[in-house]
Amino acid sequence: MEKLERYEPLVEDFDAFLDACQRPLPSVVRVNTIKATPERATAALDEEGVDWTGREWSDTVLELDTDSPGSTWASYHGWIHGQEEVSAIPAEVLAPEPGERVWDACAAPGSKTTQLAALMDDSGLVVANDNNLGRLSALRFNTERLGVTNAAVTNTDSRNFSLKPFDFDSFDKALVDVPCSCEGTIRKNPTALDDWTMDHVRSVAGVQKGILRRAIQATKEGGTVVYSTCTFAPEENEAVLDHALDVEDCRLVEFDFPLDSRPGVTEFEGEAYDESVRKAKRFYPHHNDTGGFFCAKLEVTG
Ligand SMILES: C[S@@+](CC[C@H](N)C(=O)[O-])C[C@H]1O[C@@H](n2cnc3c(N)ncnc32)[C@H](O)[C@@H]1O
Repeated sequence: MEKLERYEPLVEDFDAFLDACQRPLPSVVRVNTIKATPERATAALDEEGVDWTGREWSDTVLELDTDSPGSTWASYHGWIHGQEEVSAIPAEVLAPEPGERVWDACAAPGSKTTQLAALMDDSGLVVANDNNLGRLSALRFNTERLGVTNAAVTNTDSRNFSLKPFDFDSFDKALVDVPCSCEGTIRKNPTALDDWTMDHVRSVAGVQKGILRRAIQATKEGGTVVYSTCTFAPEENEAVLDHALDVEDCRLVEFDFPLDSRPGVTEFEGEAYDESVRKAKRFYPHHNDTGGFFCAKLEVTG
């Protein structure tokens, strides 16, 4: 936990934050509306004797009273998909419409790709890219199991992603759920911080900046880009947004989300960030009994 001590100046109720980081995560799933209604999925769970509780903010997010939601019949049928509560935030914020063209720049293993497809009624196009071929097999498995037919899978470095193979020259929207130092996943994976170093934070921040820039360039003027991480480090969050605001045509946009959150921070360890990064949201484990998460919404302005 000492690696999280650097966030004490940012987090109110720091002791409660550290306590929450040491508790196991609730077992949460998303109902896959491509194959089932929430009523159908919950009836199947009832039949199987798996207790579930709904969430006020979404009728597709359920907490299950089992540690292995993937072993339920509902999961086997593709009616539910194990997905942490905060992981469902970015696709909801991007809010893709049926028929749109969406780029999922860091897509594997596909939790958010399949959620985007469901929000789009499995119409239009989701281009799901990841540079890790091994992780793309998990994405293919998930898209198939969940009945997604509107996704095209590509395997390249998103920093150099080319639109040449496509018959259009920009996306309507892009989701940028970047690789990160994963500090916010400590509840799911207690060893998540074992290999944490400041050097890794700095190097992954360079990759994040490149991917976010390419997503802004590949999205039409007026289009939306959502940037997310599962980490607390401002170097990977607000600093990445600050860089994009400097070098690309974009602005941050306010958004509402019905979970308790804190605004993005404008200063950390002597670095100052653009005031508008306050429009981003930080989700801390002790506020909603979730993992840690960061989410920002940008509009492409040029
Ligand atoms: C946080 S995970 C994405 C999780 C995924 N969005 C989901 O909801 O299932 C980040 C992903 O970025 C991929 N990645 C890392 N560097 C990349 C790059 N330069 N270009 C494209 N993908 C990259 C990793 O392989 C990893 O699968």
